Amino acid sequence: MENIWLEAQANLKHVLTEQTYTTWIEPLKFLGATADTVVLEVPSSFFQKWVTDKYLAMIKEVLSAITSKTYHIEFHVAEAKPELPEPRTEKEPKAKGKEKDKEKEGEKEKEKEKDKKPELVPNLNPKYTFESFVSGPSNQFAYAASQAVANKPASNYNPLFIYGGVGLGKTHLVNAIGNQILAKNPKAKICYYSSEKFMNEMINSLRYKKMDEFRNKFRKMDLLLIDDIQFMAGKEATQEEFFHTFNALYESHKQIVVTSDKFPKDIPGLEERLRSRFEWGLIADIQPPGVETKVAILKKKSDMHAVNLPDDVALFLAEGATSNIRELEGMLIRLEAFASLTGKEITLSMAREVMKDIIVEKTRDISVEMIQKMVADHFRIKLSELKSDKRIKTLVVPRQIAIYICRELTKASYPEIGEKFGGKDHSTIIHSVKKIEKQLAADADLKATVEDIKKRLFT
Ligand SMILES: Nc1ncnc2c1ncn2[C@@H]1O[C@H](COP(=O)(O)OP(=O)(O)OP(=O)(O)O)[C@@H](O)[C@H]1O
Repeated sequence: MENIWLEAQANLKHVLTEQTYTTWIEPLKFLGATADTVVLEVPSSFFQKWVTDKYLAMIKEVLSAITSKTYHIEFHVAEAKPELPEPRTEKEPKAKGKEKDKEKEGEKEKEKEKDKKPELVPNLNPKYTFESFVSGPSNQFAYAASQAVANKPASNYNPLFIYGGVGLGKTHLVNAIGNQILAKNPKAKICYYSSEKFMNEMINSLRYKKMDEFRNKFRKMDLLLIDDIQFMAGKEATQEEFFHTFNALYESHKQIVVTSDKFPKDIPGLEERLRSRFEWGLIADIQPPGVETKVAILKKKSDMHAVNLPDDVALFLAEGATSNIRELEGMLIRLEAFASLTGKEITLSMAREVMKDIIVEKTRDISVEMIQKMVADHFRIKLSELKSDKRIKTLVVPRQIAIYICRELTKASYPEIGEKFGGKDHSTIIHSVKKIEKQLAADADLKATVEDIKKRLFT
C-alpha cells in the first residue's frame, strides 16, 4: 500500500503546481493502511485542516484511480500515535476481566477466520497482475516467461532474470508472478524486495546482530522476487549475502526472480559468480513499447478506472509520451483528474490543452531536419542520399525510418514531410510510415534502431 501512496503522490505531482505539491502533498507521510483506510501523517493540525479542505477529494480521487477502490483518509498529527490495527503476528496485550476475555476470544476467532482466507503477502502489490498487464511485441517474451514461472515455479526457468528500461513493467511482472502463485497457493511464502531494501535490512541486521534472523527469513521463502538488482552493483557485502541466499534457495528448488535495468553482463560492479548464476536460468528482456501497445495500455488503464478515453486521445497520448509507461500513466491520471475536477468529458482538444506543457514541449523541439541528420549519421549515409529517390536498400530503409520518426515526433503533415524529403508525394510518405509501423511489430532489431534514434533525439 505504501507503494500505492507513493504512486498517488507522483500522480498528484503531475496535477498540482510544484509549490502546492511540495508544501501540502510531499510532507504527507504514509503510516499504514487497512482494507479501506489509508493513514497519513501530517505535521500539524492546521496542516491537516488545510489539506482536508483543499486536497482531500483529489487525494481520494487519485487513490481510487490507481486502485479502483474508494479509500477513507485518516490523518494523524506527527507524534500523536496512530491507532493502526495491530499486526497479526504481534502478541495481544493481556485482557483484564471476563468480558475482555470474551471479546478477545471473538477477535481471535475472527483472526483465525482471516487466516483461512487467501491473503496477499503485504509486500506484493495486488494490482500488479497478469490480467492488468498488456502484452505486446515489446514485452511478450518476458510476459510469457513470467507466466511459465508462475504456473510451474522452480522448474524450467530458475532464476528468471527480467531486464529492461525504466518504467517498462518489470516490477509489475514480478508482482504478477507472486500474485498468481499466491492465488493458487495461499500458503506460499513469497517475498518481494527491492535490492536496496535487501541491503538496508541487511545493514540493520548486522548492526543489531540479527543476521541469523535476516538469513532465515529469506531462506525459508518459496519464491524470492528481487527488484532492481543493479543497485547491488559495487556493494560487495550485499552481493555476498545475496549470493548465499540465492544458493540456499536454488539448492532447495525454490524459485528466484530478479529484475534489472541491464543485461547481467552489462551491470558494472556485479560479481562474476552472481552474474553467472543469473545466466543459469532464463534471461528475458522488455523493450520499449510501440504506439499500439501504449494505446492498449492506456485503454486498459482507463477501463480499470471506469473512465471513457476516446481512441484519438489515447493515440495522442501514446504518440506524445516516451516509452516509459509510468510517464504514460501519469498523463492519463492528469487528464482524468482534470476531467473529473471540471466535470467535462475527455476530448482531444482537452487533452491537447492539459498536456500542452508536456507533449508540445517534446514535439516542438524536434524538427524534420534534426531527424534527417540523426538518421543519416546513424546509417553513415549522406543527407542528400537520404532525401534522394535512389531505390537501393541501404538508402530505402533509413529513408523510411526517418520518415516514420518525422511522422511520430513532429507535427509536420504528410505533404510537408514529402516536401522535405526531396519533394516526394504524400502517398509515398504514408507508404513509408505504414511499412515501418508494420515491420516494427515483427522486427526487434528495427525496433531497437528506431528507439535508439528517438532516444538520442531527446537527449
Ligand atoms: N504492459 C503493461 N501493461 C500494463 N501496465 C504496465 C505495463 N508495463 C508497465 N505498466 C505500468 O507502468 C508502471 C511502471 O511499471 P513498473 O513499475 O513495473 O516498471 P519498472 O520496469 O519496474 O520500472 P523501474 O525501472 O523504474 O523499476 C506501473 O504502474 C505498471 O503497472
